[in-house]
Amino acid sequence: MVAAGILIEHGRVLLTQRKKGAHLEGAWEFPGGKVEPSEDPRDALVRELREEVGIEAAVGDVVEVTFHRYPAKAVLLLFYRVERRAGSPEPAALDVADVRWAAHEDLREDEFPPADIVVLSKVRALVADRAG
Ligand SMILES: Nc1nc2c([nH]c(=O)n2[C@@H]2O[C@H](COP(=O)(O)OP(=O)(O)OP(=O)(O)O)[C@@H](O)[C@H]2O)c(=O)[nH]1
Repeated sequence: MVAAGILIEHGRVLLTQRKKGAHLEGAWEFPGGKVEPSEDPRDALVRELREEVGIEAAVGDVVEVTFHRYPAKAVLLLFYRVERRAGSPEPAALDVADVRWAAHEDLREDEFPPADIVVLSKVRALVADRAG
């Protein structure tokens, strides 16, 4: 099981780029990672966001749940809304290749892992909603 976060600020969503040598190297995705056995997925997401981009996050509602079979592995992905807690550092590329904030017109399907396509239209709508 994998937990990933949808963090929207000022009409843009936070994306992270997968490191060289990782599964789906170079793809842009929503920050997050694997849930450990018996770990609460929300706690896993807080932990991963701290490790990968150095932010302190509050985890909200589930936006999407999806199962995807890659040639090498199968993943169950839980996408949650997240917000940065007051006083949290700005996101930085601590354990990812890069970070960026994307506007809804920048969310191109061919840059994302295939498992993320189902959530992209929901994220576009959420980002557009916050843009005005
Ligand atoms: N964080 C994140 N992972 C995603 C997304 N979409 C998607 O298919 N994944 C997949 O979910 C898994 C995330 O786990 P991870 O980041 O801890 O994976 P990893 O490469 O260290 O895995 P490994 O230890 O099996 O090689 C990866 O296989 C990744 O390709 C997404 O939007 N965010």
